[in-house]
Amino acid sequence: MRRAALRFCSLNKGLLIPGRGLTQGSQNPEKQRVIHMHEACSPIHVNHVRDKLREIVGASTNWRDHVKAMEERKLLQSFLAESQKGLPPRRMRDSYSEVLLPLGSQPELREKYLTVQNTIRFGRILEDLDSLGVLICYMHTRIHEAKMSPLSIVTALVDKIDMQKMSLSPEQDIKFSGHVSWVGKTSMEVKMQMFQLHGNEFCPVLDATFVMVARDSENKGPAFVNPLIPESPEEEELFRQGELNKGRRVSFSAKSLLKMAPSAEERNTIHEMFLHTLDPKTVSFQSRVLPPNAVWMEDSKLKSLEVCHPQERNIFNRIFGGFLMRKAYELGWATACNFGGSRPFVVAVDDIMFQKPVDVGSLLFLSSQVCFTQDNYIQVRVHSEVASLESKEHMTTNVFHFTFMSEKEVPLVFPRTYGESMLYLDGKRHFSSMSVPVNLRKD
Ligand SMILES: CCCCCC(=O)SCCNC(=O)CCNC(=O)[C@H](O)C(C)(C)COP(=O)(O)OP(=O)(O)OC[C@H]1O[C@@H](n2cnc3c(N)ncnc32)[C@H](O)[C@@H]1OP(=O)(O)O
Repeated sequence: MRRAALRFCSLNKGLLIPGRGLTQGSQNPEKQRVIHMHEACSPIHVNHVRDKLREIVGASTNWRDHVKAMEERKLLQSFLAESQKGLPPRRMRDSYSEVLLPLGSQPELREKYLTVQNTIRFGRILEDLDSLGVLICYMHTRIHEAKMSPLSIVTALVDKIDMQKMSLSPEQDIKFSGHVSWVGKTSMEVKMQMFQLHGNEFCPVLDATFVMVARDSENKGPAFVNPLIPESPEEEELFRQGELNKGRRVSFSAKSLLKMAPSAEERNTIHEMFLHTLDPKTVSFQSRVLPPNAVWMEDSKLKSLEVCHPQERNIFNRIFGGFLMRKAYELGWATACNFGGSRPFVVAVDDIMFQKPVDVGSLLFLSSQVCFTQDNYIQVRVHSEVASLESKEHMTTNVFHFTFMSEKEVPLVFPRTYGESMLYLDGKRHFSSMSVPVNLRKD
């Protein structure tokens, strides 16, 4: 059997899952860890993930039945726990799941994932990660005696996605794996990895951390999730990391430029940039000129509009987080491409907050701009807001941050207004928080 010979190679982070025959080769994290696949459970085919989710929540297949399906979900309310203590603790291995995207062995899948440069559409990968993240949370919160879950699990945050490879082949199998790595009262952190087949080894190509939130059967209020018990020093470390991540998110958000003035150093940066744009021929704060090899931030903007059709709905009849990410990513990619003048590669995604659900039928307005650049790197921010067909009122639903790497050095981007200066500093903060992709392998 072909699968029996496959191995995971160079795993940076691994989960010890003795019950499922996965072993780590070394205590030394610098040394390669090898997970032997022959004893592991079969991965789920990527096309079955959403079907499985539909089964778990009892979603309607036909849009016209969605009201009835939601009515049925109301009956599950009685299965919800009144406190977290009332729920059995779970281990990391309980939620561990694998998904196979067999691009190599099933060429008919390729079309959906293909870019014109014969690489993989990253937006599609975002969709798959989103669905897997939700499935993993349903594994963690599974009630064995109930067929359907009373929980509505939604994506609250894409904390971080780090790429370890610039472009992926559409002709080799891909595998995703992941598990819950930390839980709060109603939220769960999920760590996922993506691997691509290289020879007969699955090599890591991406690390992702998402935060999912459990809501009640009707997705109207919060719901408790099972506690998580780490079983080994590695798992304790992951759990501790999850706790630190929560603290880091709170502190990042508390220092947000929407709440606090920039630091002295940041103010200095902005003032220096301002001075750089003053026309030396006039003694005026008003006449501004672009320095050489620079672009005004407002000139980097691209916008798009999506009509949110029922096809893109998730099991709770809201628009799929994965769809929103794909659309935002593709606009962000086009913005970086337009700005840098060459093909950009995504190297990091971070801090995508899903602030508000997007209803089916909404108009989704996406607005993307370059907010910071350095050498070959382009930091892009995509802002999304919705308006219903009836009302013209716009509401922000998400802000996306993408870091791209261009094939050649890119121009500097200059803010003209105070608001743009804040976007610049926010982009710089996001760029600095990225773990530098020094290990990116150029194909
Ligand atoms: C396939 C099935 C569906 C697929 C998934 C999707 O497509 S979902 C579609 C895309 N996503 C969405 O539509 C979600 C839209 N956003 C929302 O509905 C809401 O913002 C939310 C439910 C996520 C959070 O709402 P509130 O902040 O009012 O909720 P509440 O204050 O009760 O917090 C609930 C828990 O979430 C945590 N929490 C809230 N926002 C968070 C964030 N940005 N980052 C980390 N954690 C966060 C809180 O700490 C708390 O955890 P603790 O209690 O542990 O302390």
